[in-house]
Amino acid sequence: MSEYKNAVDAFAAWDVDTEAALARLKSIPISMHCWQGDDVVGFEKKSGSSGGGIQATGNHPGRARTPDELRADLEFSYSMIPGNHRLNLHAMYLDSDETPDRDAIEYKHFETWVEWAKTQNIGLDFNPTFFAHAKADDNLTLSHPDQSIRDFWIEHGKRSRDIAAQIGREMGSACVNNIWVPDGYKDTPVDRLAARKRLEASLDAMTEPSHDKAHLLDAVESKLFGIGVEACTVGSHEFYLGYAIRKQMLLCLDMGHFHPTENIADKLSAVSLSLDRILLHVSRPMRWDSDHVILLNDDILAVAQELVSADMLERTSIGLDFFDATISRTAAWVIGTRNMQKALLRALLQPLKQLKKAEAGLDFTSRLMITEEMKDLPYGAVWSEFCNRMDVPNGLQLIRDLDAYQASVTERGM
Ligand SMILES: C[C@H](O)[C@H](O)[C@@H](O)C(=O)CO
Ligand SMILES: [Mn+2]
Repeated sequence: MSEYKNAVDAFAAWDVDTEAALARLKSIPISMHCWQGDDVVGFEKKSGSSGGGIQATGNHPGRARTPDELRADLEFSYSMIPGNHRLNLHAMYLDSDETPDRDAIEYKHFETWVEWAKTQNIGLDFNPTFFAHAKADDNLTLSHPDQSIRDFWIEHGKRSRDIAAQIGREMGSACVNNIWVPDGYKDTPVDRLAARKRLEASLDAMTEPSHDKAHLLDAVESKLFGIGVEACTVGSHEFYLGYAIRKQMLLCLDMGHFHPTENIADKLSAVSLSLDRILLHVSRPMRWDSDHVILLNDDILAVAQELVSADMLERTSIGLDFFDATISRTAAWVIGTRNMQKALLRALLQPLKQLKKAEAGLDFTSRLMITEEMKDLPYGAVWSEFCNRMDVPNGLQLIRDLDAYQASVTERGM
């Protein structure tokens, strides 16, 4: 009997249907972030670090330096990941001979991405880029006290929304446009309210033009702190939770943007009561928002279990946000994205009816016994079957393929 057949029986004994889990998993797109491929540098034909309190560290060879290299790396990575997924583009990844400033970007600067995405059968998401720019050097953008700086960024945000809406229209799939600004203060501010009122007014101006939700879904991303903005982040969790609810936007929960002992898994059901849709930035903070490649660890499993248990998969956009320049960029994408899928698969293979019944009956002993016994079930065999059916490698073959591709890009250097 095949390993998968054994697994089917093992899960069936717990009243879990592996075929239903595989069918569901196949339908869940993960939005892979373009910025893992080049260490958050972008293609604006200027040098400089990311700024905004985020930084990729490391000097492993093979970083993509052009849109063509990035697309080649993405094509390879998607071919190692089962299913059909999405690409999350940042505005600074424009593909054009022109060099528009951020307040002058247009859809045409991203058209090659759209044409390419169509050929790859992947969806597209978008982000305005409010960092790595001289007008963001004060770590203040939409909340800057200087109206002319705010206006510059408002224009960037408006144009990004227009571009995202056109991308969504072209692709026939709503484009999530996620707004994250680095705004904050290194030392304790005396007038937090003024800064937050400015951010609110700028966001209002930026998002005032309405777009069809079939094409554009606006999201806002909060943060606890960043390097250089330790004392106060203007767009805190409370700020954006309220804003997203008031404006019926998506709230983006980034796993690295909370206190280290908080897990966003606990927040999902809570915010789901007030929001139609949620965006995740699945990440792995180590001591701070370090954006390590995600592992198949308890934090990710808890998020996946909540999405399934609270029936939130349909109204959650799953995006990734990590970047590690000490390892192969393509391996990072592949390992991280597959880990998210593996977590979802495990969550889909839970005997939820039994677990919920035990909990509702205050039978916490059974709940604990079931969750612990389930850990011994053959998840690996179900995952291997999924990879086989989707025609992607697994195990040693995956490692060989990742190594071979990395070897082919090593001559690019850093
Ligand atoms: C590049 C992304 O926009 C960025 O990582 C943002 O999502 C974030 O999480 C900043 O800490
Ligand atoms: Mn993020």
